[in-house]
Amino acid sequence: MLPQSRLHLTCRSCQAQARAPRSYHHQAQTVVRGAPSPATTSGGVGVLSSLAEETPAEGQEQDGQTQMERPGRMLLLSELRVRNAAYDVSLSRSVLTWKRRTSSTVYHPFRPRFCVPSFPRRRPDPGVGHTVSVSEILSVREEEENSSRRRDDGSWKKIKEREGKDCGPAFTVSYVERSPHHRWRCAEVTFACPEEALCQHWVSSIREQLATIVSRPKRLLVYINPYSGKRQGKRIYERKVAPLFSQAGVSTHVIVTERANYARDHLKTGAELQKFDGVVCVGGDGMFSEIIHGLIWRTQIDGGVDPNCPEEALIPCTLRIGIIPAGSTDCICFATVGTNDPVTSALHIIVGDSQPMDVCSVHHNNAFLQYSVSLLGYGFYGDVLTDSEKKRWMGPARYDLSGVKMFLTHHYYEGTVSYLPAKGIMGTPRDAARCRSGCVVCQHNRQLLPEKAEMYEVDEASGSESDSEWRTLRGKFLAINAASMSCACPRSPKGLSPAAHLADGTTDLILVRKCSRFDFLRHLLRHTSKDDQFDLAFVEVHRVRRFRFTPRHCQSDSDLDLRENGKHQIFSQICRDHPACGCAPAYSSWNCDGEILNHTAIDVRVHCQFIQLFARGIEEPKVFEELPNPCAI
Ligand SMILES: CCCCCCCCCCCCC/C=C/[C@@H](O)[C@H](COP(=O)(O)O)NC(C)=O
Ligand SMILES: Nc1ncnc2c1ncn2[C@@H]1O[C@H](COP(=O)(O)OP(=O)(O)O)[C@@H](O)[C@H]1O
Ligand SMILES: [Ca+2]
Repeated sequence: MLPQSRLHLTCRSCQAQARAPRSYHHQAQTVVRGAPSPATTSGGVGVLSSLAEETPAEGQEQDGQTQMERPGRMLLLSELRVRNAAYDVSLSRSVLTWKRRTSSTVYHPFRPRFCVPSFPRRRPDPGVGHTVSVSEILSVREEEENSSRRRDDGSWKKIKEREGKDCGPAFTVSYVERSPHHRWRCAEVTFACPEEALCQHWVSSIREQLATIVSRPKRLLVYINPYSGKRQGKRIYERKVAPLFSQAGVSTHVIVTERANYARDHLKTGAELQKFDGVVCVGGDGMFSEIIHGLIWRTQIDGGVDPNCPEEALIPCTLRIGIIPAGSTDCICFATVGTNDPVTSALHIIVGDSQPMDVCSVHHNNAFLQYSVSLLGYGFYGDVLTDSEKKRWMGPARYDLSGVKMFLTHHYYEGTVSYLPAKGIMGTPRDAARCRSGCVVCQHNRQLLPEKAEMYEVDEASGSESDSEWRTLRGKFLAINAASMSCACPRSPKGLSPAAHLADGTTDLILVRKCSRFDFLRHLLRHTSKDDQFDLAFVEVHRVRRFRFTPRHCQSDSDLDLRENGKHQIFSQICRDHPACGCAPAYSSWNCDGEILNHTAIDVRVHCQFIQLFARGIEEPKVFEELPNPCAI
């Protein structure tokens, strides 16, 4: 904490004036308690290196503690060199800034080095300067003289050579740099210092600031599914993610899964979760589903709650989950980060982002089946998943092939849908506004929840679930989809329900009634265009807290599921495999975040903000374009 770094201020303006440039007038020497006293002279190279904090103006003497806790207050100010050009570099609690000295006549455009070479760089205006939020600094290291570092192209390069022959002591700061399409990259800037003590002081001060960010994980439990997507999970982790974790000082315990449900079972029973600050999964939506099942289960057991009992109030999971995308759809990563890029996800984990997320619990006849965070789809998406599982060897392309096939089969399914509309909330599924980082709709609707939840629970306890609140629809449906988030993914960048919210305690129930193939195609194609996919006569969408579905052929209480009804399953399979067959199957199956459910009659309820991710939601471009830039003021 920064009380240790309390600075004792001694105005030395009169001494400094003689050799300091005008801009340094009235700066104060700073001494960090417990740290070596830094040199404050330029070392005769025409560079003033001062460790400075603004002296409070006379008559404005304030309580020192209060001053230090102000986020914008400067902790250090020095003139350092970047690529042999002089920069004014300052550190406050919230930002690190460096600005090219305007007095310089030689033009050396500053170019940060990037860890990933393919990123298209914008050349910053050297007169404006550069500002990096301390919360987005990944690490700082002191460069050893004559040390070598690996270049992006894999070759080795001497630091001295890079910095120029008289670089002297130097330190390098790695930080988050935003690039197009919500991608983050690790950028680096090296500051050459006139003296070793000053260099060490900068390094320790930045480290001190980083240590105050308690939300950053230090130890992570990592599960890798080696068979996800294009089977690149291990490689992606080792090449792109592990080096970043190690650079940022994050320790990991890595487990490569040996079978399906290995990670889930390990989390349920074996994992020593108290040793970790978060769980990371390397894989697709199916792998993420395993992780949440393991974690939710474990949280209930550790908290003395029966996870199978539908009447129990479940305990939310506080251990954050990170997703390194390596799967086929990567919808959960895409909708929470804005891209399915492993480096971006790793950086969100390192900086310790948090994003709460809704979770749906799915029950059949009061018995727990599964949790879902993205899509629960019956009909089209259920059939696509069932068909694509047989083509897993094809990798992500299996969904395209099965999608076309299921579009051509054009099966519809009869059944009854009942739902409990989310009343009194902010937002509708037809809004133009989107769920974005710091979403006010999610915050507002979360606050509404306790009294609403209570109301429904009272109704449930009385056995008659407020019939007036429930609405029921019967019909023939091509698709019944519940999207608890937008379900945006590379296949559909705006998603199944573009205005759905990550953490508002609701799910968007989308009903696509029987229509012609042409009309269904119009609906599907609108997922990929700007047109509203709900603005069609045969499509309706409702924002709900809870819903039930019962297929027509099992509307009695003794619901027959697909696996029990062997005879029916055989006919369904024949019909699926032979689209020319005129006989429509009675049942589809539920696609629950990419897993097929065993039952078709289900009862779904949303648990608001039930899990936490290492993400921050999708950032609007203006969030970073409008970052305060004290250099420019
Ligand atoms: C004929 C034109 C069709 C265009 C339709 C575009 C809509 C695509 C929307 C896909 C929404 C997917 C929601 C996410 C589901 C994932 O949980 C699941 C499993 O993903 P995983 O394999 O674990 O990465 N993937 C699928 C396709 O069901
Ligand atoms: N070692 C393993 N061998 C086989 N299957 C696995 C293994 N680890 C996890 N799985 C399962 O693989 C399935 C697909 O995983 P996922 O990561 O979602 O990849 P994809 O996005 O390609 O579907 C999940 O159902 C998961 O339970
Ligand atoms: Ca939601």
